Amino acid sequence: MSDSPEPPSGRVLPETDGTTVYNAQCCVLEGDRNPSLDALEPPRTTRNMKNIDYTLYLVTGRNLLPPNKDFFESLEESIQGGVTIVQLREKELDTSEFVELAVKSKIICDKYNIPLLINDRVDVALAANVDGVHLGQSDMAVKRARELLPHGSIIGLSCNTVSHVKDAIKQKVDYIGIGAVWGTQTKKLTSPIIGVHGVGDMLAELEGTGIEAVAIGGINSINLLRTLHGCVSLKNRALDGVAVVSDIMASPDPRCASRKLKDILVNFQRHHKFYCLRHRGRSDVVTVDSVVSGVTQLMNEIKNARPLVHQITNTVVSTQSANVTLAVGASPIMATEPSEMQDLSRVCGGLLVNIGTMRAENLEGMMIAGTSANVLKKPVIFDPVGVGASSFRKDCVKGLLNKWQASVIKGNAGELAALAGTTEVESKGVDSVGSGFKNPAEFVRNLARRERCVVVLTGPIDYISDGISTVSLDNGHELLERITGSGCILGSIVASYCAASSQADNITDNGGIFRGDMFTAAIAGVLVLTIAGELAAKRHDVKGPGSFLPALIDELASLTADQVRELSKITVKHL
Ligand SMILES: Cc1ncc(COP(=O)(O)OP(=O)(O)O)c(N)n1
Ligand SMILES: Cc1ncsc1CCOP(=O)(O)O
Repeated sequence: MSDSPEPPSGRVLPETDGTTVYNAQCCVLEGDRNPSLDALEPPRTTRNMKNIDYTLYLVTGRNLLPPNKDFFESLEESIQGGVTIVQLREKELDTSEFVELAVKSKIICDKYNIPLLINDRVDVALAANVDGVHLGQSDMAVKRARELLPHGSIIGLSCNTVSHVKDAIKQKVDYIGIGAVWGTQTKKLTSPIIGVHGVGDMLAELEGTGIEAVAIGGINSINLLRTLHGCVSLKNRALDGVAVVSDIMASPDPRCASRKLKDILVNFQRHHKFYCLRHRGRSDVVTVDSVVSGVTQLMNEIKNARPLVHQITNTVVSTQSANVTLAVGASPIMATEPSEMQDLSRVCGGLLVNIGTMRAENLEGMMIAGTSANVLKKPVIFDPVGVGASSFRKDCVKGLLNKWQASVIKGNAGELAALAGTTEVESKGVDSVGSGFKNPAEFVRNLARRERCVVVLTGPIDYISDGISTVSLDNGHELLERITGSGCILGSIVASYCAASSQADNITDNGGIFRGDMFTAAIAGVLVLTIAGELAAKRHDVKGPGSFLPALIDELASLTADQVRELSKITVKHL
């Protein structure tokens, strides 16, 4: 056995009646619980299992242990590393072996006040007197399990669909296990991988119920933050924890593996709480002055930082994209080879992914580049050019956005409508058709909430939202529409400012998925391009689109913070 007991700090709250309550660190928002539902189930305590901490949920699998690693040693070390709840999932054991394993595991879990559950087997849970069971859709009915188990036992249910969640609510389970969120080698899956968006939709059903939720399936220290950030409902209902098998069980050092996961979880929970406070307008109020001040500061910072910006862009605009990147003070590297993506992630300040002339063979590089950027908390700017034009593009965009988290998504009305799955605005090729959205500010705000990133909607008036604050910008000139790829070069400029903001952010770990202020950076990109466009169009050497492009690059290079302060037309939208 390993070190002396070291119960994780703040874990146990002794109750006045002598029972033990497990300390919850969940992310349910105030007002999220529905008091009338809570009142339906008075505590029938033999066990007092309220307030369970689902943050890091270990699901065992002894077949995954490294050679010579003892199961109980692994269990105890993983608890010392930060596991908050354990489920024994041992498919190969016969009943008496399973009961024996459960009894011995309970001694370890009790030492640290960690709840212990049994997968599938209510009989084993009863025999070993553990804290509850986890049931699958085809296991014993929840109602029957409740009748058999002591009052107050924990019952969790696996859910793969929204209708499973609705059913779980009716059955008044304590928590649900949503999965598989990613692909996994640990279990042969019988239902499709859910993905982060699917998990978000399922979490939305839980709002106000008091039922907790963990995600399971392929979660590891590399994709954990992406999982947490992506698995959030439109009203900000986040996961209460994650369930992990192989990343802990297969590790020769489960204490370290759990600690790595736990640190990410705890930091995210802190960050998410702050995000929710902003959401309620309690801090960080956006005003025209605060926007202008943030933008002008970034214009200075980019000149010092000179961030390297990795761009996977289309063949039509590659040269002019590299030129505008240089003009605003950043440095471009245009590269598509999958095998160099990870190296580039390390040296670059940010990544632009533009699908304008995408081919199937480009997908792998885009997947790797975005994933590596996420791991390193570097910004990913996504330009889904012409996504409405073909099912190939739609599938690519869906696959990419499921794989990694974008920090900014930029597009015209037709592109963003196609991405959001609405027919309110149609597109023709890469262009938008018609007069746009009835309520563009609300549209960008909602899309930003759904995609969990900043969204830039380009058009005669540009709209930008991070899901909390929304601004419209009324700068620009019609000549910008008469050169090819003005939208694409905007992507490069936004990526440059995002990279600068990320590099300037010296907080080591804010718990979020990106460093830097992506909202201000996106606004900076749009303002700088559109104001430079206005200045270029006024020049007497500009006779039309041909002479406009070089003049635009010159104006981008010489644009000052004072010009932006003087010429910007910003409106903060109160939605
Ligand atoms: C926390 C958690 N969530 C889901 C599952 C999967 O359970 P189930 O659907 O019963 O599949 P098996 O685990 O029995 O293969 C789980 N075990 N834990
Ligand atoms: C039990 C289970 N249910 C859905 S996925 C899964 C296995 C998860 O294992 P891992 O964390 O190793 O991917």
